[in-house]
Amino acid sequence: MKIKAKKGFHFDAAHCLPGHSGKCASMHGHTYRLEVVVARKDGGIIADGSSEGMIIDFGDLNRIVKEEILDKVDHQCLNDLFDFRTTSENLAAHFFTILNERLHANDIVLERILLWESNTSCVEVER
Ligand SMILES: Nc1nc2c(c(=O)[nH]1)N=C([C@H](O)[C@H](O)COP(=O)(O)OP(=O)(O)OP(=O)(O)O)CN2
Ligand SMILES: [Zn+2]
Repeated sequence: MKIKAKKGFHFDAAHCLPGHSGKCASMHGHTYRLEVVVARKDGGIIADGSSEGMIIDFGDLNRIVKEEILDKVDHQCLNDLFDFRTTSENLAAHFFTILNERLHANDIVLERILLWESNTSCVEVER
């Protein structure tokens, strides 16, 4: 058995896709939903202490995602922050890399993230 935990987050941001043949070339905004799926390196759960029975305390996961991603992108223009084209694919891959490094140091494996640009459009990055 391998057990995983998932937590969802939101942030609001503006962006545009220069050179896009459709409406996305113009500046516009999204309320992005970010979903983060994690497991422990040993595939199990913490055996004792304050976090007994947990993969990671959701409060700790919340703090890490906030520090590493949300505080940097919420209510920002993504094109001002990143030198890559701000597609959901590029954003999700970038967020995966950042979060993976931080969680790895805490004995956590980042299994998957999903970045929802709208209610109908989502990109998934798996390890
Ligand atoms: N593969 C991708 N396609 C598109 C991206 C992207 O990041 N990856 N981005 C855009 C634009 O940012 C646009 O804002 C989103 O387009 P779309 O999903 O078509 O937005 P709508 O709200 O109009 O879609 P509905 O079908 O009405 O939900 C474009 N493509
Ligand atoms: Zn967009």
